[in-house]
Amino acid sequence: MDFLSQVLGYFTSGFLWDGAVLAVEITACSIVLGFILGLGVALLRMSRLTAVRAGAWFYIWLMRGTPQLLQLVFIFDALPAIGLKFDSFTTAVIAFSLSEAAFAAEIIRGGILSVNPQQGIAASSLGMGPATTLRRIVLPQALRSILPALAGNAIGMLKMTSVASVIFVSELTFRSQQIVGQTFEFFTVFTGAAMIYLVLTSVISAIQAYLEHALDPERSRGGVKGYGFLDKILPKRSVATPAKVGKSAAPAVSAADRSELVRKLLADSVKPSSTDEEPLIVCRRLWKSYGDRDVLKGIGLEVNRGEVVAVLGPSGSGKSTLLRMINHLETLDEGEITIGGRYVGYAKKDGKLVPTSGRAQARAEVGVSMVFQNFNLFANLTALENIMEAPIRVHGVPRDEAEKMARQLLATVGLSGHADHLPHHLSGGQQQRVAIARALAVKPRVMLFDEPTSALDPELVGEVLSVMRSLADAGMTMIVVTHEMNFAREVADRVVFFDEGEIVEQGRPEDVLDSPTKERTRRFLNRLGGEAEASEG
Ligand SMILES: Nc1ncnc2c1ncn2[C@@H]1O[C@H](COP(=O)(O)OP(=O)(O)OP(=O)(O)O)[C@@H](O)[C@H]1O
Repeated sequence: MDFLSQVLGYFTSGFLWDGAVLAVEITACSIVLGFILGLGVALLRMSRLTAVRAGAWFYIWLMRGTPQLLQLVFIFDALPAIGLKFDSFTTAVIAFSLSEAAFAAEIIRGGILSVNPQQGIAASSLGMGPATTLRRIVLPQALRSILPALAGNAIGMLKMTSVASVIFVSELTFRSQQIVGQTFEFFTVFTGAAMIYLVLTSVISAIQAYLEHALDPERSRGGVKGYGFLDKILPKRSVATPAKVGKSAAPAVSAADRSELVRKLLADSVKPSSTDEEPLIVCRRLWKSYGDRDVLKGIGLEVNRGEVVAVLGPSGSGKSTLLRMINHLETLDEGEITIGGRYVGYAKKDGKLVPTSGRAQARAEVGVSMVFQNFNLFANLTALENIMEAPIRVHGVPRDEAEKMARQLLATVGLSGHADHLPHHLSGGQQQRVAIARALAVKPRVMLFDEPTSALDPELVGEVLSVMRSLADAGMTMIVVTHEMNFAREVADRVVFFDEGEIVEQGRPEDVLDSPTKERTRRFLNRLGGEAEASEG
């Protein structure tokens, strides 16, 4: 009993708790500063420039490879030598932050690498710059895997603050040793101190649980089972739980109404301009190689305003590469591309094209949007938020206005009832329709579709094609890489057949598809026809 009351006495000792507060202050400051610095180091570590990458790697190697105690005393002695005089507390925070930055950098880098790179490509295609993409799309997704490791670091650091006693920081362990030095009651004093540490580390674990839950995109108005009281204290967010998600609803508006809606929404972007008769997209002598392989070999292609061009060709012939180059998701080796007379991501200097910075902004300004084979919806945002993101972040549209337009677009693609659903709670067809609505939200003049139905089950293909038909009816300029022969026949104004990085033949759909003039086209169409028959059989 005597032992317990003594332990309790030390556990509640103001002297020890003052030391604990100091340890918490050092930890909190160092974790925050270390995270900010670590984020910078992680980004440098992923730089394209070898020297920058090497510098970041060296810093991490140095800080992780040397003892914390050594770093602390080194900085304590080194700072005054270069004329910087700080108190012990500040010195400890600087030393712990610098060390934490090295560990945090690798944790953050791991988190960023765990996010599907296609998320960044989709953001970029909507005109979002690298900083916006990192802040809004990549980090929120990465944070969920970063958090547990960072919390582990915070707990480790709280305990490591005891080494700060060497530079005369009077924290918890230092104070308990002082008491033991006077009373020799090491058992009860250290037990009381250990209990204080346990309370503090438990608080860190609780903060970790809170943040993990706050960052959970599944968190719904009704709460997700398993978090108990946290749901009561967190701000509510409206997201559908899996149970509430119904099956793919048929588009609620008729095709004609939909074309009309699209026409209205895009009035500014698709309105034919009487003053400009030039083709909207002009590609001249495009060359692209990956290593020794020439993927595009001198492509020339012009697309007029309001024209729908279907690009057909065998796998690996360079169709997707061409689309990615048109909106500069990929760099050109030779040749040039203009959209509405402008280069995207390039400027002409002394007759040569040189890549420019701010290409995301350029993409937004010329009005080119892309829809991907694998949808690439932002996994941390609901369907509605996916559509609102680029208008708000890139084009500065006020939130209310962006939401109104996003809801109209969702209605246009027949998904009004799915506004609050996260992408993985939608079928493939629904995801692709949201992706089309998202691409339309930036009011593009040109839509690029990269095999938009290839990843879909056959029964979901129709709903996506029907939305694309409405866009074509509304006068949207479109380049569609597709294997859907019927779509190409019925909707496209022109079919371009691609093989081995070259345009083999092009013309009206009925000419190219029914009476191809080139042997390569005939072979491809026969093979495609055979595959279609086999899958029907
Ligand atoms: N980033 C890259 N690095 C190296 N090779 C690449 C890269 N992107 C594409 N390729 C290669 O370039 C060639 C053309 O690819 P691309 O995706 O443009 O073909 P595709 O006609 O769209 O094929 P699919 O219909 O299968 O998508 C392929 O051989 C591919 O492996």
